[in-house]
Amino acid sequence: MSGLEPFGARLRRAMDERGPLCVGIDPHASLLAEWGLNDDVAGLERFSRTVVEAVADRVAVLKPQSAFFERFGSRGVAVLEKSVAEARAAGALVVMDAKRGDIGSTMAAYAESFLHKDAPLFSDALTVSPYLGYGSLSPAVALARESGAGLFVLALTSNPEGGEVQHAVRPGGRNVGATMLAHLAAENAGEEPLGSFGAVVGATLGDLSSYDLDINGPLLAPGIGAQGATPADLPGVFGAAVRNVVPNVSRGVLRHGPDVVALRDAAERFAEEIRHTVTSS
Ligand SMILES: O=C(O)c1cc(=O)[nH]c(=O)n1[C@@H]1O[C@H](COP(=O)(O)O)[C@@H](O)[C@H]1O
Repeated sequence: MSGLEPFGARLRRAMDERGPLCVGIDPHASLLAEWGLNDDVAGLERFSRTVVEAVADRVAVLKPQSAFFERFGSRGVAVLEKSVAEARAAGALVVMDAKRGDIGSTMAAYAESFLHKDAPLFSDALTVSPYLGYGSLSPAVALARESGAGLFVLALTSNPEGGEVQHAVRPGGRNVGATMLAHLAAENAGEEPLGSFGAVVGATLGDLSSYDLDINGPLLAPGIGAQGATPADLPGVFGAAVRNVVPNVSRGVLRHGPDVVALRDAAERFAEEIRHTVTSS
């Protein structure tokens, strides 16, 4: 199978050209209501199409949250397929936020669903959970390499509950989150200009200088906006690794809809703040 250029290289170029902002497509029922849309498939489709129209030709990454589409069954998933195709056609990279994770043989099927180049839901990258053991992700790593896709592996998540798993200390003294970062650094070793295997590290977590964030791969940083972090927090959280950070904003942008111009302006304000803090750090 001849794949695309590796995700890390495509992402680095998109970040250089468009800035690193990732806008989430999270059609919460409450947002559909705020936008004056019904909580049904037509409302979902209108919401998703509007976000794509507003920002897919200008931000580096769009991240649809699969859960909000799956809520509507097969017709919701059909909307998701269409949104992925439209976003990619407009030049955005799509990170499918489905947070899959299972035993290896089942993980292989999840990988086929999102990372095989002919899959209806093929995405440039997929969020995955390593909490069945990092090695359980091997089939997804292998298929991503073949397709030129990437993964974002949950390492240190933005939610306050994540610590009970991720801060657990392993024999030898390294905690679980740091162990995931070390696996990713090994995965990305020698890749230029950037590896394709990223970590999810919340922007809400405060000073992370005790972690080695230098994984030669992207760091997807959710938590800006609705969860309380701001672009100004990024250098303090990520230190020198800030240049590899892909900050995600979902509700912080989406609450400005349904007006396309207002959505676009909101994304541009976040993008500008991020550009400013990253380049001046
Ligand atoms: O993988 C993610 O994207 C993710 C990881 C994490 O640690 N925290 C987190 O909030 N997310 C996702 O990022 C988005 C954050 O949305 P907002 O809080 O509305 O900006 C949601 O789609 C979450 O599912």
